[in-house]
Amino acid sequence: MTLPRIQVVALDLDGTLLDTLTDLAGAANAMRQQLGLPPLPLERVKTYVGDGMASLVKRTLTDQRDGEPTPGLFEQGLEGFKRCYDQLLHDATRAYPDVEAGLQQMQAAGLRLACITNKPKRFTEPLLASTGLAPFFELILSGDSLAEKKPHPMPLLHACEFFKVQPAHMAMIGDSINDILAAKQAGCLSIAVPYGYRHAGPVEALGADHVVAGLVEAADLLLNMGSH
Ligand SMILES: O=C(O)COP(=O)(O)O
Ligand SMILES: [Mg+2]
Repeated sequence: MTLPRIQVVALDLDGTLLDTLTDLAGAANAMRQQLGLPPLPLERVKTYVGDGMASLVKRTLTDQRDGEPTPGLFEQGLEGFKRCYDQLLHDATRAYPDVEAGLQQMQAAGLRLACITNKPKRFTEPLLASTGLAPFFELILSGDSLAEKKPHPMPLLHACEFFKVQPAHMAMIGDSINDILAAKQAGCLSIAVPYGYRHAGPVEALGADHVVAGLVEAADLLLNMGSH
């Protein structure tokens, strides 16, 4: 029997499954307000998302991509951000169009699904539950589930072990360079979506194996890839 080329699909959360930007920016700006800082525009915060919570807090505290707040300010910011995001988590966050339909098509075709995000567990799990997406995923790996997060290949390799597949039989779908780098370093197929929170450049510059408009197109692509 020939195996289908892709058996497992790993999906990124922020900017791929869910549009979380308004609530992330709301929490970052509430944190800034508590510290006497003026709000940042949404478009700016968008360029700061993707490397996990600690990095988002450092960037939104300093309004610099490589900014390093003092340890005291960082600690205050982190506590403030967590408290505010706990409150705002579900307010404006929605699944992107095509997400549910695409996941349904993948699942109906026998593909097994994982969610691999850099977002901390305390936010990932309630969001997947409230948006109704949790039941699609056999495995959910957050930014703090393992010792390393994307762009490190560790979470993807962990998923391959969990599903007992070779990396070549897993695809990673994401919106940012971290998803594509993690996929390449793990030896998985990489698929990029053009919406979401890339910090710079066109989607083609990510260097993914494929670019799709959304998850329905991703499902079509994977289901048409056929067998070895
Ligand atoms: O929390 C983040 O930095 C973004 O997480 P993501 O990996 O789901 O895009
Ligand atoms: Mg993302």
